[in-house]
Amino acid sequence: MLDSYLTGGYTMFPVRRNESMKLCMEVNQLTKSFRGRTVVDHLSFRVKEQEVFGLLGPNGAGKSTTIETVLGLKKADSGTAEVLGCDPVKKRREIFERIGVQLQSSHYQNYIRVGEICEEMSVLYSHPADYHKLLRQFKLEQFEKQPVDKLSGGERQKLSVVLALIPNPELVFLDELTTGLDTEARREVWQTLKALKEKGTTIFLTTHYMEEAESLCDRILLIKDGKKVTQGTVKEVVDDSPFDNLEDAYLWHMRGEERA
Ligand SMILES: Nc1ncnc2c1ncn2[C@@H]1O[C@H](COP(=O)(O)OP(=O)(O)OP(=O)(O)O)[C@@H](O)[C@H]1O
Repeated sequence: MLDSYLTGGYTMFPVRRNESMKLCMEVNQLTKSFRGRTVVDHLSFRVKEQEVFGLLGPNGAGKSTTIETVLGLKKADSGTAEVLGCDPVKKRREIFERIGVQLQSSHYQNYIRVGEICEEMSVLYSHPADYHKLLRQFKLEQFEKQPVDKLSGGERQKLSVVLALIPNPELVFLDELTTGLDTEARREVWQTLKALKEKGTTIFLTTHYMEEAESLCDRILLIKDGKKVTQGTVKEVVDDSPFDNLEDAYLWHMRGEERA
């Protein structure tokens, strides 16, 4: 784990590299149902250390449920998940120290201020990042004394990413991280994530923005109704379709059964 974190600007992360590119996450045949309806269906994938891995799929495809089930926040019906070499259910405390999680369904205590929630988060970890620097990085420093419930939707979204980075994680899960952000803020978040990747952080993200996947992801996995549709690099997924851009290729892959 690194002692220092952001030192200001996007290019000043200390570099943590492991050339061997070990596996960071391995998911095998993961299955989860709600009231008899299977929403994650025998899903298998691997995420390598230091890569940005994108999980893409339409609304209701099972992306958030996949993250929550991998982390043991929801109990899998069957299948296995290994995160940073551990079973995330059995080694909850150890994993907790090493990952950051930003979920769509983040709820905050009433009236809590931005600085207070960052402080609360920081004390949970042995080697937290400096949240003041993170707030500056995400252009939220002027809101430190402001109640979270008075932030705009986009500001809250950026705060949720800041909170996910406070653990100084080796692996960070970001669920629709830029939904609700304006174009400039989205680009700034991308820059920050690229710098995190350079530092050696593994990033697992979900997104509905194809431009985001193209800009950030080393590899993507497309799912529909909880099942794998295809996976590969953006180029591989595009080349495997009749199109030359990810948006059209994505729609083409998603229509697979209709085409057959
Ligand atoms: N606790 C629950 N009880 C019942 N159904 C649920 C529950 N949680 C999720 N679902 C259902 O499971 C399906 C997958 O939901 P999930 O949130 O994983 O999709 P998603 O791919 O993240 O969607 P989106 O892109 O819209 O966020 C949806 O149809 C949803 O309604």
